[in-house]
Amino acid sequence: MTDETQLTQLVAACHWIGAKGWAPATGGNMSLRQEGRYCLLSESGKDKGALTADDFIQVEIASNHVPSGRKPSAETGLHTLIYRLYPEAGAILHTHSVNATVLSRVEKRAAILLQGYEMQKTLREQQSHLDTVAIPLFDNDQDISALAQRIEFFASETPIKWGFLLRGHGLTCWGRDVAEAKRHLEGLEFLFQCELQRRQLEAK
Ligand SMILES: CSCCC(=O)C(=O)COP(=O)(O)O
Ligand SMILES: [Zn+2]
Repeated sequence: MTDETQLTQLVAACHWIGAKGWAPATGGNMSLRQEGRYCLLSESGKDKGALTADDFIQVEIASNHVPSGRKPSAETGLHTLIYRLYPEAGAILHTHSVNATVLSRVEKRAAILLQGYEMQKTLREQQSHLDTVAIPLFDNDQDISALAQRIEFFASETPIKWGFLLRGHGLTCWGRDVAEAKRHLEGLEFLFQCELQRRQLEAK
């Protein structure tokens, strides 16, 4: 699929995310790997539910250099880290849903463990509800390079397969293309909502 088709799909995915309420105000950021050494990242500070193709800015994956001098996402360093770590990653979606934000605060451990849900099979290579899916959970940080370094250190020991949560902040997930990143996002959001409700009901 060409970069242009993928960008059209990414813009449509951003509108879908906005309609779901998963990128309120200016929250969230989205990107696409281009052929070669660049990616396209959403512009910082925009309403991500109303982006157009012109709101995506080219960034060099190795250096975070922005040839145009425009201002891509404040979280550019997390996107480029993922593209460097995982050559198969073709698109990244970062969202601020209520469920991801609340669950990431309620959970005190360093991962959300999901088990027993058929919808785990929305995640690439998952084939059974009997397996345990671990979504890593990192403490949030306003220093994105420090946060990227922590994530890179974790990933050097434990590969991250679909995405991670930032505590009190949101979800970052990816796929080989926009369609797969979108499926992972929708699957994880469903699983987070189930997990929150299960915990609430079982606590009573
Ligand atoms: C009120 S959103 C705070 C920044 C953030 O977490 C985010 O996802 C959006 O930042 P960007 O620079 O990509 O607009
Ligand atoms: Zn964010």
